[in-house]
Amino acid sequence: MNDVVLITGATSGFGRAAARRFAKEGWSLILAGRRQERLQELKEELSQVVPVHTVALDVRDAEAVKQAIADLPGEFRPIKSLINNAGLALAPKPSQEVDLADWHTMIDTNVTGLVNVTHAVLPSLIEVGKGASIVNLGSVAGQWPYPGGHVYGATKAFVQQFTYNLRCDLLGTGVRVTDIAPGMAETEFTLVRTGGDQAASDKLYSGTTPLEPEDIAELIYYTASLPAHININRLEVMPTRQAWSAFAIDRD
Ligand SMILES: NC(=O)C1=CN([C@@H]2O[C@H](COP(=O)(O)OP(=O)(O)OC[C@H]3O[C@@H](n4cnc5c(N)ncnc54)[C@H](OP(=O)(O)O)[C@@H]3O)[C@@H](O)[C@H]2O)C=CC1
Ligand SMILES: O=CCS(=O)(=O)O
Repeated sequence: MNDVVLITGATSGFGRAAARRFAKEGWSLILAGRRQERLQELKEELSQVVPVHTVALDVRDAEAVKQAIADLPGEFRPIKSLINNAGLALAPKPSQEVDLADWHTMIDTNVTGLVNVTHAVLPSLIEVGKGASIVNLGSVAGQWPYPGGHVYGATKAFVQQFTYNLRCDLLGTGVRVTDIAPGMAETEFTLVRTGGDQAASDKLYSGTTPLEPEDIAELIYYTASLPAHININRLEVMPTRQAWSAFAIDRD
């Protein structure tokens, strides 16, 4: 029987690249995201290689998440690896100019959504035990503050601490938990963050060498496929051409 991985946010970026990476190694795929057509396209591509089950799902909806896991065909149980990847940033401007709704959307998706999926999948992961894993997509923004990072960075700080606390509770079950915290990577992330401003997205990534979705997919697969006795707690990764900046000073 194939190992089974559930990837949230599989319709784009890291999630889609991870789906292709796991398929290459013969894992059965459960792919989730809101955009049904994208899921269908990916299913057509990857079901040539491995069994694929798609679920059009909004991770913010706890009941829908629970039902989707309860409705999984037998072939897609138990889940050995959960890739908690669905997430987004919004409103890259000062906190005092942000719509409250954008803060709520980030919290509902990056925190509540991740928690919803984790809670629904935990029994399956524990059933697998040794070798099972949860890979959470955090961000450098969870550790390092920057202007316009406000609630996005705070949600990713939550992801890091939730990862560590899960590790404590899952000790003895064999289930591993990892926070992968990337820096700048070229996906649809900035398009979403800027409310669909393609020029702003292109500008951010131009003239430098950002991480690519396949780079992160490789690290996700690596983390989930390590020997069962190894748990990477946190993996922070940046492009070579990105680093931190100096403290900002307000002067007279
Ligand atoms: N790109 C970057 O620079 C970095 C990204 N990250 C994190 O990596 C993760 C993936 O981002 P990335 O691939 O770059 O971005 P993309 O925008 O390319 O992909 C985001 C994915 O999340 C899904 N998603 C968003 N909201 C929901 C929701 N409510 N329910 C279900 N799925 C949802 C989207 O699917 P759909 O719209 O179809 O629902 C999409 O598949 C995110 O958690 C992000 O915060 C971390 C560090 C750096
Ligand atoms: O999480 C995304 C990377 S960054 O925009 O915060 O650097």
